[in-house]
Amino acid sequence: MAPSSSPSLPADRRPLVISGPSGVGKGTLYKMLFDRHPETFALSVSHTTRAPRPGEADAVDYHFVPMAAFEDLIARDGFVEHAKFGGNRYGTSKMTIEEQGRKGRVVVLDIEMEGVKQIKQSTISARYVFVAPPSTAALEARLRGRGTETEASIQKRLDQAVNELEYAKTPGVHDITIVNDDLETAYKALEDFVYKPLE
Ligand SMILES: Nc1ncnc2c1ncn2[C@@H]1O[C@H](COP(=O)(O)OP(=O)(O)OP(=O)(O)O)[C@@H](O)[C@H]1O
Repeated sequence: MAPSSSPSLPADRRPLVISGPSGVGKGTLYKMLFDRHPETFALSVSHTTRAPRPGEADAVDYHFVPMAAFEDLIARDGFVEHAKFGGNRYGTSKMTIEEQGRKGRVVVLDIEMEGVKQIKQSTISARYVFVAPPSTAALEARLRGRGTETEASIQKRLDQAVNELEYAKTPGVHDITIVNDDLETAYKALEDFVYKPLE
């Protein structure tokens, strides 16, 4: 097992694609990985056409770009995945993944189901982690407990969770499914997967 406080690169350096329903605890889990293995991982910063929210910084939270620039990048095949939500575009650029990989870190992508499908069709070789809730009731409780969503947004996320969970049943889509019930147990499963020796 890798020591918990020094840089410790996994044997398998491919990007990690982490997906799962909103509120399941993806962010909580990969932040633990970043905290316990400093200077080892880099979260992929997405591009978006939406305006920054107060406190958000360009190139940290997102690469904020105008619609024309985003569409130009699509035309030049610059994205590994992109999607449109509520009139705004979001995507992960190939350059972002390459730049972060060049820094010698393992790139972590936090993306939703449509993005996962697109990356699987791309030339990017990645590892796929699905985080599942112990139950729909627990997922709902987490979304409410986080206190970041309106009632309408909670409902939308729960509806989408049904699709995400259905897709995740497709054989071979993910390399591992982690049920995030007890947080430390789920974290251990993630860390063991990330650090397992090359096959
Ligand atoms: N194992 C767990 N048990 C109980 N609560 C948890 C657990 N894991 C995470 N949570 C809590 O659930 C809430 C949602 O977690 P988090 O924000 O990490 O989800 P997410 O999957 O990253 O969501 P989104 O896709 O919307 O960003 C947070 O309040 C977090 O503290």
